[in-house]
Amino acid sequence: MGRKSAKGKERRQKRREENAKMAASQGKVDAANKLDDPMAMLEPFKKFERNGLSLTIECKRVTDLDLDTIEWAFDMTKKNMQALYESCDFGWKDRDKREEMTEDKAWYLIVRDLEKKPVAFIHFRFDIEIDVEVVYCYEIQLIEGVRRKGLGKFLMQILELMAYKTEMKKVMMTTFKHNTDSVDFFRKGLKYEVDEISPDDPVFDEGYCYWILSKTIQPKKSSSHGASATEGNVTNGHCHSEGCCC
Ligand SMILES: CC(=O)SCCNC(=O)CCNC(=O)[C@H](O)C(C)(C)COP(=O)(O)OP(=O)(O)OC[C@H]1O[C@@H](n2cnc3c(N)ncnc32)[C@H](O)[C@@H]1OP(=O)(O)O
Repeated sequence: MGRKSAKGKERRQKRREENAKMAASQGKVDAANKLDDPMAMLEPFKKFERNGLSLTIECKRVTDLDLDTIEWAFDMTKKNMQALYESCDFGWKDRDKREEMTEDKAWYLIVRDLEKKPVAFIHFRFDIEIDVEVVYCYEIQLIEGVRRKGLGKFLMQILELMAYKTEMKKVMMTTFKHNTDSVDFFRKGLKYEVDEISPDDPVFDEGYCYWILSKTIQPKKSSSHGASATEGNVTNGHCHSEGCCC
């Protein structure tokens, strides 16, 4: 009996700890989602002036984006991705993608040229992924004319910095294995690794057409600042955070 009740106590204690951990993770995600502008902490990253490009970057909730920009983002995603979706069992449905891109939880980085025309975007979310608080990159899409000039890497650096500032543990994304540009970009260019939750079947490797990739974000030395932290570890579009890809 004595032993039995000791075990029960241990289990209750473990459950309490797990619940407390989950509540802390959810608290961080909620705090991040309440920010007015997650890029307010990253002023130097609001401009990209390199390799002949002169661009501005803003961060908005999908609910604050104008309909033209949402439609542009959907059209470009469809143009770039439909064939890739259709060449595996995912398939492509306009309605599903539109719904995913406009769910209230969606945040966007929108990149515009000097005439204010959009040229690239990231759709991301602050979320819990199997008990872990993460920044999940749902979509990164650039028009052809601005590719291979370091812009994609710069935008992912912004996500990594936002993850660091809001105390998310990872930046994650899903990519098709047959999207070689994307695989080379994330795995070779940015050193993302296959995440432990990526479905894996060593016997039938061809069974899954996608990977879930991630990069762990090293936590702040002191974690008492919360999502509103504004400490100055960013200068001239470069950050000095340990976990970032800069
Ligand atoms: C989660 C998802 O959204 S998956 C879908 C990803 N999106 C797409 O496939 C849409 C179409 N493609 C694109 O929008 C862009 O090509 C992206 C986002 C994949 C890459 O963005 P870019 O700005 O072109 O990449 P960037 O110039 O920052 O490249 C950084 C590094 O990644 C690697 N890389 C990027 N693109 C490629 C490529 N096509 N082939 C090989 N390596 C590449 C290189 O190492 C590169 O460094 P280098 O140019 O010094 O050699």
